[in-house]
Amino acid sequence: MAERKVGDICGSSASTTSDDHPKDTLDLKPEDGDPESPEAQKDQDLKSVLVTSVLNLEEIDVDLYRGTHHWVPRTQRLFGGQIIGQALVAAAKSVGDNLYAHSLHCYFVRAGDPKVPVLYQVDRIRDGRSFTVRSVRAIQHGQPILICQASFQMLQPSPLQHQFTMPAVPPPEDLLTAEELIRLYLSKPDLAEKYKLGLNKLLAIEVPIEIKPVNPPVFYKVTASEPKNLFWVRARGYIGEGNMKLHCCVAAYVSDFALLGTALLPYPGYRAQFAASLDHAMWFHSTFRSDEWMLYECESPWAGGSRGLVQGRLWRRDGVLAASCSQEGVLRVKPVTRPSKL
Ligand SMILES: CC(=O)CC(=O)SCCNC(=O)CCNC(=O)[C@H](O)C(C)(C)COP(=O)(O)OP(=O)(O)OC[C@H]1O[C@@H](n2cnc3c(N)ncnc32)[C@H](O)[C@@H]1OP(=O)(O)O
Repeated sequence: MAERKVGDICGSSASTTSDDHPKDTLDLKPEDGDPESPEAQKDQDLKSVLVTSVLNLEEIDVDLYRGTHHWVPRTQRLFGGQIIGQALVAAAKSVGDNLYAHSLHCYFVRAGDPKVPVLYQVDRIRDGRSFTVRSVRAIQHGQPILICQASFQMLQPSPLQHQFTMPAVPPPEDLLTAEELIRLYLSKPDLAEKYKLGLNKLLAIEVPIEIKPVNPPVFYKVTASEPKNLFWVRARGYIGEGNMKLHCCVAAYVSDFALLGTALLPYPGYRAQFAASLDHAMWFHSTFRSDEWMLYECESPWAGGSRGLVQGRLWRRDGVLAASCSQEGVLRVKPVTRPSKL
């Protein structure tokens, strides 16, 4: 069994040792086996959401795919992470299994319309000896909403390997999920009625991602903090070993969730009037499982000119850096008006 050193670029299998030769395509169908088995049932639980719907594109023609939506933010703009994840799925479809997603760069050029599907047009830019590049346009109403370039590399180990050290934080088992925190706040007898509606709306959102904030916010008691945030994150449900490209697509979906908000943390006196991701870049460093808890370390080194720059690092529980991302977003804010105490 070929031992894959940690730190290899996203490979064809999510395990760190693998000598299998999985199929050439981005296989999203549940693995073969007994469909009634507990494993297959667990498998179906997630694949009915992120894998069999959001990241399972319909092939319309060669290099042309169609994606649908599962969850749409209250802004009624398509969630950027969905468009990135679907674009990477489309790009990966024409890339052999001996090549691994190592980076993507994209611009969000128009808001996505949740009322119509998204078409993904893939352009096979170059198939090099080690690197293969695909360009993808996400299209709605005949216009691009996202332009994305993704690069894939053949496995090429190297003696040059280093990474930062993962922050020391409590394990996810010691923390509450976002839903559990909201229920805890809703259980407070002195919670004002006006807050209950907002918290119940948050509870009703069916985001296919589980989150455990390391430093949970005290709802509605906003205080200024450094533009840094840490939370444990994983895709809801079960994906399994599967194809590493699939885990990269799920990580791309996850990476855009709650990232831009990091830039707002130092400004409790303001709320976003218009906030949207402008671009998003991502680098995949090592094998990982997007359906297992990973630590998402977010920070914003800069904000200005109605924009904020945010960066994220996704860490495996064993301290290996799995992926990094950077994003700039437009942030138009207005002062928070609080009822006077007089
Ligand atoms: C935070 C998340 O939720 C993360 C996400 O997933 S966001 C989803 C992914 N990202 C996107 O959808 C962004 C897609 N890109 C775009 O929509 C456009 O490129 C863009 C809006 C960013 C810029 O386009 P543009 O034509 O230059 O628009 P712009 O002049 O900036 O105006 C954009 C909006 O800001 C408003 N606006 C402009 N100036 C403003 C100001 N000074 N104060 C407040 N609002 C202002 C405009 O009224 C407009 O609002 P509507 O769309 O409701 O009309």
